[in-house]
Amino acid sequence: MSKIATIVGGGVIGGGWAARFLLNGWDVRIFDPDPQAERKIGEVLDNARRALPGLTDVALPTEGALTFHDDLAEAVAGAAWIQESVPEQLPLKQKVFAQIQAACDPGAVIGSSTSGFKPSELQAGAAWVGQIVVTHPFNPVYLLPVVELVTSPDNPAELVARAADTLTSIGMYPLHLKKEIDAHVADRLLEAVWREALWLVKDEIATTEEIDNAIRYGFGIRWAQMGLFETYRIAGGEAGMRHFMAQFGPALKWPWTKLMDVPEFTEDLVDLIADQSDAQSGAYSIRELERIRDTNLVGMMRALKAQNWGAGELLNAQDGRLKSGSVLGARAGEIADVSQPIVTLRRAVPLDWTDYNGHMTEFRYLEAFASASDRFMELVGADADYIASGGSYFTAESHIRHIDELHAGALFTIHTRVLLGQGKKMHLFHEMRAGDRLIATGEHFLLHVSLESRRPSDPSAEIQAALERIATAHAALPLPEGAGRFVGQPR
Ligand SMILES: NC(=O)C1=CN([C@@H]2O[C@H](COP(=O)(O)OP(=O)(O)OC[C@H]3O[C@@H](n4cnc5c(N)ncnc54)[C@H](O)[C@@H]3O)[C@@H](O)[C@H]2O)C=CC1
Ligand SMILES: C[N+](C)(C)CC(=O)CC(=O)[O-]
Repeated sequence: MSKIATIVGGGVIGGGWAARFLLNGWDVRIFDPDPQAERKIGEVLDNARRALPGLTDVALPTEGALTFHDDLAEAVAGAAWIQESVPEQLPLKQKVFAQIQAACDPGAVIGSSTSGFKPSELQAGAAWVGQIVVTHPFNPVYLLPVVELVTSPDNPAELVARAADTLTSIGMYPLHLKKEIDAHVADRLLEAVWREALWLVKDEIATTEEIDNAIRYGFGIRWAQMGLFETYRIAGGEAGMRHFMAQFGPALKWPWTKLMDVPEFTEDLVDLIADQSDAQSGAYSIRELERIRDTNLVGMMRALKAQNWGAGELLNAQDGRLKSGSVLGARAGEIADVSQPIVTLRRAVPLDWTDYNGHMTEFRYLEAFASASDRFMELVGADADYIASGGSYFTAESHIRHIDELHAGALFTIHTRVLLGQGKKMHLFHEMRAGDRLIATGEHFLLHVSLESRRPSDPSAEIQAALERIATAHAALPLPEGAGRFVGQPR
């Protein structure tokens, strides 16, 4: 199957899908009659390029090609994935499916972004019902992993499995619902909270801002890492979930909720909420709010990544998939050509690595070079198992030179050169480049130590041999410019 995705309807959600596919190496075609679609998608892509590449600790595939099409049949022909993201109106969606199916590959997946319609409703009257599934994402589609995959009994198992695999391959988490239901799972939850919030504003209990504060200063942060059930299990104390339910279960019968009533959507209510929202957030443009949201999301998701928890665990699994098959996934002894400096890191600058000067901040250079040294240790055999057995390297001295700038989302590569690899001593010289530009160098002297005595010790014979093999090959290269430089030396 091709790696071509066609986005039909390039608004808020279609733009997010375009970015998700494009930045994961797919060619993306857009069909949207709106003359502003190209500009709007360009702006969404600018935001996505700043945020998504640095979310992973491994470089994403090379970006695909983006094209805009006036003809739907031309846009869908040969595409492996077609994502419908037109407005939430059932007859419009059904009409669009008919146009798509008249021209698309019968094996292509047609995913619908619908927030509420069931797949059987979307499939009604289609030329081939089995091809249409619900793939309901969350905004921003390029950052949030969850996508509700909702199918009907008419979808063949092969197509459903392929849809799930494709979504996983672009870093998403397909949550396959056990059966179809209006508004799927996550939107049912969101709608419940939305209805309560509408009542609270209408009844003048709280403003939009106060309700947002109640969420973002409290249970919203909690939900981002544990969800509802795990959070309440802890709230039950040592007796856990059973005690929690015994204590709070009966409360459901108290007048704690208005969930069964829907407030009437009068003009007054719309004005009240829109005016309060303007007062709360009107100082920012929507694009500014999107960038603030993305920066916060990336910071939070990278914190979860460090804990390998929740969405962070998903991101680490995606890093593993991106690494496998690349030079960064090679194991010790698998680097056949050691005649040149070795690639030890290839990644993009995460949003939370930048500072008030608008570029990558200085301590992150050390982090990047330290990751390159860790990777080099792994390549010569000083991997996690070896360290667990009691041997490791400690860094004794470091010298970083800052030569050029890097901005959020920029891709860079570190090549590592061994200046000395003898006995306990390992002297590395890292060069960080973005394309042809030399960005920084890091020179580090490491000593092998026993983790028991905390004193220098000889590495294993295998490590010594691997290190000497690379050191001997690299000794034939001219000394890199800047090696052995001291602070303050004239350039
Ligand atoms: N906005 C949100 O937060 C979310 C929306 N969704 C779903 O995504 C879908 C799209 O919603 P949004 O992106 O918010 O709407 P939107 O209004 O931002 O974008 C819809 C786009 O479809 C285009 N369009 C209209 N008729 C078309 C046609 N016949 N062919 C091709 N393009 C056409 C419009 O020009 C517009 O650019 C809906 O089904 C919605 O329920 C899903 C998740 C979240
Ligand atoms: C409001 N909404 C129903 C369109 C929301 C969604 O479908 C998901 C989201 O991103 O909140």
